[in-house]
Amino acid sequence: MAESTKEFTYEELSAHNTKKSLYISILGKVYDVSKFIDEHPGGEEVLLDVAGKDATEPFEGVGHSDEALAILETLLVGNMKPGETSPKKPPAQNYPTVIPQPQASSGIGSYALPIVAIVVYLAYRYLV
Ligand code: HEM
Repeated sequence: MAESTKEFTYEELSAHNTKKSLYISILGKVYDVSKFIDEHPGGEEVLLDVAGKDATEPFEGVGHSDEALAILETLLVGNMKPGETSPKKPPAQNYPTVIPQPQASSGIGSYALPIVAIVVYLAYRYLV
């Protein structure tokens, strides 16, 4: 079964978006649902909705049974290429992580307390 080790890009996956050739990806694996679509107890509409796309969330959201998972395994045709990011989620490197740094204290604010303390101390020494 050389086909089951084929690696798909999202571009390749999205080419299979018709009822005749319908691939979906779930948890990084790619399934050919074309032959199963007419038998799907949840109907064909939901599968057409995710044709050529990542269907992990809708598939898991339904809480499919072990039987469904067993069927799924028989439809396996390959894996998503490692590092392929769903078009829904833009690549992380487009969004450099900005870690807010604690602002260095500036101005009189950070000195106010010691100054007040010294003034109070001197006043106390001077007056008492
Ligand atoms: C190749 C992928 C899929 C397989 C093999 C599959 C298989 C099944 C099976 C066997 C059932 C009967 C209940 C069960 O055993 O859990 C079912 C029900 C259902 N499926 Fe899927 N499913 C797939 C993908 C999806 C997707 C992507 C959706 C999208 C929302 C979906 C929606 C549903 C719904 C709504 C039901 C409930 C139908 C009902 O009980 O009225 N399924 N599916």
